[in-house]
Amino acid sequence: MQASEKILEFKQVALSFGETEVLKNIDLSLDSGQFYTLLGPSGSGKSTILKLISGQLQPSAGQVVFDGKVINDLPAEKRRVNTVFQNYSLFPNMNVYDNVAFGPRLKKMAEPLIEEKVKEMLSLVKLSGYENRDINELSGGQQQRVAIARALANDPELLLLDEPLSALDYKLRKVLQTELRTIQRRLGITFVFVTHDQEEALAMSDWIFVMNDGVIQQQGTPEDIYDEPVNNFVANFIGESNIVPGIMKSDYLVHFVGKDFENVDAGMRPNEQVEVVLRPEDLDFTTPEEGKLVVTIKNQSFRGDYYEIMAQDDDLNIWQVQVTNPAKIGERVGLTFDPEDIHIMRYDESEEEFDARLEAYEEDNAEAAGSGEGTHESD
Ligand SMILES: Nc1ncnc2c1ncn2[C@@H]1O[C@H](COP(=O)(O)OP(=O)(O)OP(=O)(O)O)[C@@H](O)[C@H]1O
Repeated sequence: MQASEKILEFKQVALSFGETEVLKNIDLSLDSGQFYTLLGPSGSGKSTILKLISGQLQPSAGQVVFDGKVINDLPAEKRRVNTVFQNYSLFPNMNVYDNVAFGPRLKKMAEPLIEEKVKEMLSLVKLSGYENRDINELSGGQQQRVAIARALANDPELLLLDEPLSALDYKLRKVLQTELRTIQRRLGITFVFVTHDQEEALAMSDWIFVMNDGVIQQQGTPEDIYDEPVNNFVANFIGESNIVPGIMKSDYLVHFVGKDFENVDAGMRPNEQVEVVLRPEDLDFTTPEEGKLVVTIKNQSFRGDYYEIMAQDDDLNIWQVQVTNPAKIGERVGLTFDPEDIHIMRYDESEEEFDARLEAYEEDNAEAAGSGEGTHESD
């Protein structure tokens, strides 16, 4: 199969359990040879999508298309799809070799070929020489490597990975993230990886589907999703964001924090209510005279390679700022940014809703500012 061919599509796929609609009109299109991630909070429907791909579940409506054929009713064992789970799901009474050889044996592959396959797979996951080990002699990370080898030994066209790294500690997770990506590139098969960890999704994926409430909120490259979130949910879920209400003065002029800024990429209509997103790393401090607005430093935490600072403007908006130098609690400073880093999102709501939200937002900010005071460790 060529790298750019479509391997899997969902066409208006929906799934309900009784009255509960868990997936709503999902459209997906996966090319062969890519690393895809389904990213979203718990309960957003990520595992359900995997189960529809693997054949554990059938859609209530719509079509699941694999290699150009509708496979809604194709039994799981007839699909060239394997899944790696968070809890490894290995056979504890078999050694490493027998676990990896399980699939090829079911397919009645000749034993010398199986031996070759197991050797190749164990080498791929860096477990050569572990053939005779019992599963319970292995660490969590090693067990997950065996689970990956066992899944890949079936020669799947699609490998599904359901939060495979969530049970591992932070350092090991990072190592396995890189290794999984290397394995995927080397084998050239399509991976569909599920996580609720945005950092993991950004680091690993060619393409991300951000999910919430059974709906794909946004899809795109990691850069697209981070730089151009389409709505409040995505902007908040992916990284940290400062989101403030604004209004378009014209199609290229946005008004917020009491000033007008040029933003030619916004593609919005004059007078349209919008939300303005500024990432904490795009903000900086300067003198009050030079600042685009004046803020008071309320709180700061040291994060290793940067300081995370909470500052409040005179309208009680809280701004999260990432800078390399510490600030002084209580000091009034200027807050500045490059207008090019302003990102604008459409806000679909009535004027009353907008006003009510604005009011609630200001109250929240006032509360947050109140609770943030005095919690700073060092001036
Ligand atoms: N068999 C079932 N019967 C009823 N509801 C279910 C069933 N399976 C899943 N759900 C519901 O479907 C929704 C989506 O579940 P799903 O497991 O796909 O979410 P998820 O995004 O993978 O979350 P998590 O990371 O917690 O697994 C949840 O609200 C869940 O309670």
